[in-house]
Amino acid sequence: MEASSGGNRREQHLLGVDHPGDAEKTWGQRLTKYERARQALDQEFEAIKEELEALEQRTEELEGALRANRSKKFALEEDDKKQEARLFKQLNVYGPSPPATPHSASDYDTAEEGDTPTRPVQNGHAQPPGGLSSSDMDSLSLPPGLSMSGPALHNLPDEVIGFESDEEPMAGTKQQGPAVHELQMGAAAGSQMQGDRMLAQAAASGHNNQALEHRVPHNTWANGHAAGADGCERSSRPGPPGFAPGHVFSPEQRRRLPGFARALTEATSDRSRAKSDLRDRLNQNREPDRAAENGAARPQELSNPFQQRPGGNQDPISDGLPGDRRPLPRVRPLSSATSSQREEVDSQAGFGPLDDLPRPSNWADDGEDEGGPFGAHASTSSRPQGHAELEPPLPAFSEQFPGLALGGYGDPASRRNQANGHAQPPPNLMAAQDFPSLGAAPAAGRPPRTDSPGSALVPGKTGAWANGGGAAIRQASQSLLSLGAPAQVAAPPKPPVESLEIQRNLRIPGDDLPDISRKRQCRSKTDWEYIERGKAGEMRGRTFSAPKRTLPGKGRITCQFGCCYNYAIDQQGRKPGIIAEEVVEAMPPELEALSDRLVRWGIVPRAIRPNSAIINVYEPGDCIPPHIDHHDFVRPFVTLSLLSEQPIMFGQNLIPLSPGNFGGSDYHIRLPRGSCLVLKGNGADVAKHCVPPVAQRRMSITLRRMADIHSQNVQREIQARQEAASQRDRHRW
Ligand SMILES: O=C(O)CCC(=O)C(=O)O
Ligand SMILES: [Fe+2]
Repeated sequence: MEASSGGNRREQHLLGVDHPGDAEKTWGQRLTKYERARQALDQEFEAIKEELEALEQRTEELEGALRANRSKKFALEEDDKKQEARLFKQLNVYGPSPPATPHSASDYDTAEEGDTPTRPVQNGHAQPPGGLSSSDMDSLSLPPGLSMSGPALHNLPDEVIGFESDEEPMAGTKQQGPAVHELQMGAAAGSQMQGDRMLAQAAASGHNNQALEHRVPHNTWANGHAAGADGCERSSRPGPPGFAPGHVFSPEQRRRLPGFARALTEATSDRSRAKSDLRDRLNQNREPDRAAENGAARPQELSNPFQQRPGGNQDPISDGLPGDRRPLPRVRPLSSATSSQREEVDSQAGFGPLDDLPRPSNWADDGEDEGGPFGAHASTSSRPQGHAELEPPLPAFSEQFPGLALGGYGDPASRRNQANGHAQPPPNLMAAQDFPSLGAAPAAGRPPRTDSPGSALVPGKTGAWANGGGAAIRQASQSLLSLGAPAQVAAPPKPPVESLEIQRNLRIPGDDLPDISRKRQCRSKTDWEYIERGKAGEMRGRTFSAPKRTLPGKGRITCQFGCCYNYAIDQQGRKPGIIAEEVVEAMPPELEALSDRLVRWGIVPRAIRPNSAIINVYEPGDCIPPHIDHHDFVRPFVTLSLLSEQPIMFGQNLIPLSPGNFGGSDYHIRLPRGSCLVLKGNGADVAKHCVPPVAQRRMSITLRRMADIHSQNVQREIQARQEAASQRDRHRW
């Protein structure tokens, strides 16, 4: 035997057999082994299939039951609401609003006392309360302590919105009304907000001053990934299926094996494909449980009568409509680009197609404009007790902003002084030369009104302003914006945000970014890096959530910083509101800076400096359904609108009617790019709000302060996690 053949012995050795002749036996054994493995795989395959079928059946049953329960719940809730509305009508109050405590002027941070044009917006100005039309106002008396203040709109400049008027519109979007926007900022017809806008121009333009510089190292979120990569690298060569890695075959084995190995490989990979298909399907069915396990909320699950969302979407507010059955969303642009421009001019002019809607002057300084649709009644009944009346006269607007020769028109100081009974200087009306590019005054149209400050400036509907003339309007507004520049300058420089900000002591300490760099940042066409990271799955917990694109018009992308919250009771029975134990990413530096700016500019009081944010990214057709922001967030809170101008609807009885279609709106306002909406009082607590499906991509940043108890809880959770992490690190070393 020994002498039989060296080659055979080597082969025997390689095959791991001691005796010649055993080789065949070994092959037989191996075949049996593979056959057994194949049978085991078959069995596993069958078992998974059965499990899947059982699960599918159970899911169907549960979904049926859930749908039935939701319909019942919805019907009950509707009854409740009707009952409640009846009661409130009888009581002649608007609803169970917590008494709004108006903030006093001293609550607001000002760069220089008496030099904060934004302040009046906060001082309890009358707004049409949510759910009520202007005609209701006469018949209702306000219970003491119930503020009527509603949305206030601050217009912020293009720098904040990543878009310059001379820039190419984004692919697939219509460039909408930049000229009008600038007109608002500059001429601010009908609004007391010039000061705000000029200041906000400077304030807001820096909000993203670190946007491109701030780079969190990628390894922050890289845990998990590292382990996987490690594992792969350690196994050197995979070897054929069933053999140890690195196994070397003899020539004879090689000759005999290929056919078998190929067949085996094919069989194995077929099976593993089938298995992983099955697993995927199984996981899809299991996702709700998993979502509950890892804390993902399934908002609207209980309160939503129709919703059927297999994917466990984490959208904090969903629209309450059936995902799978919804038709393509009806995108209802309220106006086209040009007509929007026209309407904007018309509505600011005080007559025109939107005359029956609140005009910017009403959103912003509301009660002080007696000519406005909500008139004196709103003004007097809603002014917080002993507040505006006691304020000293402010310097005239032209003194505050030399070069902006607006005189009495739209001047917050003059308007407030007048409202407070102080002597009112005659309006220093603008002449045609203030608007060199507009040409002659409109020849036709209604005669200018003379009953409200600045009305003589208002051209008729058919005049040059109303004619779409974007360039003209832009130039006119630029001429207004150029500080100290002579009115006749043909192409005035862009507003010197940087110097204005420095001059007014409104720069955040340490912010030395020049205008030019800021503008460069704004031109970036890529998504904000946090959104990109969210998409890449690099954000902690529920920071990022995206709707299933297979469900058209469903929700929107959201990014929650500082805290996250449930809109409805989740699977773990956690109530709506802030979920402290679900730690999300901290507020990024640029949003901290934006919060600072809001305080510095007097848009929110220092005591209410926002410490959380939600960013909503709406693709065309996306929407946010009717809701009231949870009271875990204190009032006022602020929403900055970016990328495109879209409407927001308000109403006490707003409801989803059909997919992406919301009814019961008392009024809507348009949110221009760069505008800053402040919600408080009834605007925040009584009226619901919603953004119907958007016509163009839009992004909003809502900044809110958590109620103290919640920020403490969130803080505690963060600390606990940090301590646990440092414990782990200690043990590792
Ligand atoms: O996008 C908006 O303007 C509204 C956002 C909003 O209402 C919210 O996040 O609560
Ligand atoms: Fe909201």
